[in-house]
Amino acid sequence: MAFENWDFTLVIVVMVLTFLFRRFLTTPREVSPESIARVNALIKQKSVFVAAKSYCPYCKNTLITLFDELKVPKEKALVLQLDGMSDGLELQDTLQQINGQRTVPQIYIDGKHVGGNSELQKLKKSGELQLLLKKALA
Ligand SMILES: N[C@@H](CCC(=O)N[C@@H](CS)C(=O)NCC(=O)O)C(=O)O
Repeated sequence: MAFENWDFTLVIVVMVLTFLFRRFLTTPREVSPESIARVNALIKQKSVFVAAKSYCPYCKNTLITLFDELKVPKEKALVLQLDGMSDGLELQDTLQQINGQRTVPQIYIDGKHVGGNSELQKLKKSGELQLLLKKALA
C-alpha cells in the first residue's frame, strides 16, 4: 500500500518537473522573418483570425462564442486548425514569437491580439467584445 502512494507521488513530481522544464527552460524554435511576415499577413487577411486545434476544448468554446453566439459571418474570419496543417507547428512557433503566447486558441480581431479563450470570455462578459466585433465587421 505504502509503495502505491510513493508511486503516485513520484508520478506527480515527474509531471510537475516536466511542466516546469518545458515552461521555463526550453526556448521556442527560431522562426524566419519570412515566416513572421507570412503569419502577420494571415492575421490581417480577415476581420477575425483564430489559430486553433481540433481537439482543444478552449478552441471549441471560442468558435461557439464567435460564430454561434455572436454571429460572426464565417467569410469574415480565418480559422486555422493547426493540428491539421503540415506547417502547423511552425505557425504556432511563429505566433509565439510574435505575441509571446504559446497556447491555442490565439484570437485576433482587426489585426489586434485579443489573447486566448479566457480573455475572449472576459471581453464578452464586459460587452467589449461585442463592440470590438461591431467595429471590425462594419
Ligand atoms: N487559458 C487558455 C488555455 C488554452 C490551452 O491550455 N490550450 C491548450 C490546448 S487545449 C494548448 O494550447 N496546449 C499547448 C499546445 O497545444 O501546444 C485559454 O483560455 O485559451
